[in-house]
Amino acid sequence: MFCLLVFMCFGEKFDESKVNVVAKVHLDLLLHFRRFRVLTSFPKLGKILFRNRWKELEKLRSDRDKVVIRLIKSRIRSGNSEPQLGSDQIVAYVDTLVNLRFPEEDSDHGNGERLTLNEMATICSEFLNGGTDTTTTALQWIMAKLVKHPRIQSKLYDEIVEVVGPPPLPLKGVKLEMVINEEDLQKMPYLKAVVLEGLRRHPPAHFVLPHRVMKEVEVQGYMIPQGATINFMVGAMGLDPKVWDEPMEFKPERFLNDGVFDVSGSKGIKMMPFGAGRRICPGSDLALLHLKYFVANLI
Ligand code: HEM
Repeated sequence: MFCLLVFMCFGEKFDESKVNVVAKVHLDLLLHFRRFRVLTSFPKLGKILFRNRWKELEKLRSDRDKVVIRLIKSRIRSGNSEPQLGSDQIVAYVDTLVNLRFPEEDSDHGNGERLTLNEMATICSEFLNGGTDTTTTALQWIMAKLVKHPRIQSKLYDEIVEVVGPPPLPLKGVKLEMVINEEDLQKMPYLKAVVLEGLRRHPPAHFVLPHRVMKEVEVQGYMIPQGATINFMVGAMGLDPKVWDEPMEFKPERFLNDGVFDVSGSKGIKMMPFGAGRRICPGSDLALLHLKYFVANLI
């Protein structure tokens, strides 16, 4: 998954050793994340009290930025980040950042100003971090559920075979090359239902990112003051018996009876594995595509 996201981010297929370098600098930061959280509580005092921890964080960030900025510069030098009209060249995520200009109404930046290399590095890292663990955790849960429920697995297998035909018989010394592609996935409603049921029953994120209340608001008799930090019980929402029939059961069929289920929550929120509203996960469509692709090919 990380290899795939690195490819989407920088538009190039790197060899394993290069991908491992990118993975290492990200993992180093993620593994120490909890220890650095205290630095955000009292930033000014923390800089004095936790001097060594600050230095450690700065070192890890600068190591990560060096690696990512090198890749960004190499993409810019190759000329491939320039938009080329009429060409079928891959547009990498970083190309969209390189070509981004701040609009006039942005008060923090000059009109037409570009992102700095450090800003681009942070946004690329957010893309790599946001899309790896979440999708692989969901994939592992869905595959575990399919192992536990052979009836559902067979039903899914039958749907796949109906769309792409049976897999070729294994022959000694011949590599099986069958791959289910993106267009085929659109013709598999049960596959989508299996993925949605996996996200309902086991959302990879049990909470969203912390949100800040912009205006004082009353919710069911509770006054939430402006500036408060709030969060949502994503994990519990998908298991609410008032909303879901037999919530602990893994039943993909519930998503077939519901017409087209809107996972963004714009028509009402029954679950929110990707959050909801303005801060909803920007990678939700990509995540659903990756999950359907990997589940179908593994089955
Ligand atoms: C099954 C897979 C995924 C799940 C369950 C998931 C879930 C979430 C959730 C719950 C949030 C917080 C939303 C909020 O605060 O309201 C979020 C934010 C985010 N996600 Fe995902 N995500 C997934 C895949 C991805 C992918 C594939 C990408 C990109 C490649 C991605 C990029 C991001 C980013 C950049 C944010 C931060 C958005 C912001 O700060 O406003 N996610 N995701």
